[in-house]
Amino acid sequence: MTVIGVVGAGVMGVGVAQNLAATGHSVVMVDVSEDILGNALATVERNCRMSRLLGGPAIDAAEVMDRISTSIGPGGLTDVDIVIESTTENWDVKQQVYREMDEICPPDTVFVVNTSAIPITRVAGITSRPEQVIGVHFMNPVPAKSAVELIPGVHTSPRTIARTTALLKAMGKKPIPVKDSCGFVSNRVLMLTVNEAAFLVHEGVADAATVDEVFRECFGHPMGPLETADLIGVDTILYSVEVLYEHYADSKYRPCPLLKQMTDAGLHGRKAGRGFYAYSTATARPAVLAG
Ligand SMILES: NC(=O)c1ccc[n+]([C@@H]2O[C@H](COP(=O)([O-])OP(=O)(O)OC[C@H]3O[C@@H](n4cnc5c(N)ncnc54)[C@H](O)[C@@H]3O)[C@@H](O)[C@H]2O)c1
Repeated sequence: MTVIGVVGAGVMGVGVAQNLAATGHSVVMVDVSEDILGNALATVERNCRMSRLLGGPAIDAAEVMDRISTSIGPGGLTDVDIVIESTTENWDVKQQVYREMDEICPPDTVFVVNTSAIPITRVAGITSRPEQVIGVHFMNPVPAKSAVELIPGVHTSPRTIARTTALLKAMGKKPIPVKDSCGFVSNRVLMLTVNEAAFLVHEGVADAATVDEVFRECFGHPMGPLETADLIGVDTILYSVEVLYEHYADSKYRPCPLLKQMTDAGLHGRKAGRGFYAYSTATARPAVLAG
């Protein structure tokens, strides 16, 4: 039976694990603590139970939960066919994780890198299996989004592309192939927009609600850039902009100081209950905090 490892049980790992289990796959979810894994399981279960209410398909929560096991650390990855890695957007963290996975996973295991910006070839280069490393930029929330960016690295083999494409299709995703480049297509554009939106608030040009209102009301976007930042994670936005800034050595990616301050303050967006807006399960619309 195909077993998929999901390493990192945060915003993206939870969505990936839920999507995989809901489409019949056995999943081993890995993170660094029992608390994080417990919260992740509780979130998957709650999302499954709420799915119908939120306009999604009816999901049998018990069946989904039966397909997900957990492991503190990479010890549970000894028998996985594919790993979808979704750890923090930080090169030191990812390097350590790939070294451990390379040691413990079977030689045939494919490593799928879920990153906002880090080049796939850079990740592949620290493993002993660069031909089995491929990027998939999942969109958030994973179960609700129908397409992903598929990013082969310089050495990725046709077999790895075929195995990954088959898994994505089984998950209900349309892969859109793009070349390997820091930030890929989506985040070369999106991260600049969100960073610049944060500068508007930082400089006092407009508050967060006004910035978002302009994008929703004038452009017809379903969400403004700062609501999007809270959904993605303000810390993840900062780390991604830092990756772009370092990679391209281009000042157009200089990170907004407000993103740094909010990250230091733990105002990480929805997952923390506060970001540019405050969230409570009781209120449908968030209250403005930053700006
Ligand atoms: N949030 C988004 O909307 C989004 C969208 C696409 C891609 N991404 C990318 O996906 C990845 C994960 O993002 P996220 O938003 O889920 O981040 P997150 O901060 O919500 O979760 C990251 C998880 O990784 C875990 N982790 C850290 N070190 C680990 C280790 N050594 N072993 C196992 N787990 C470890 C953390 O404990 C945490 O649970 C990042 O690379 C990010 O850039 C995020």
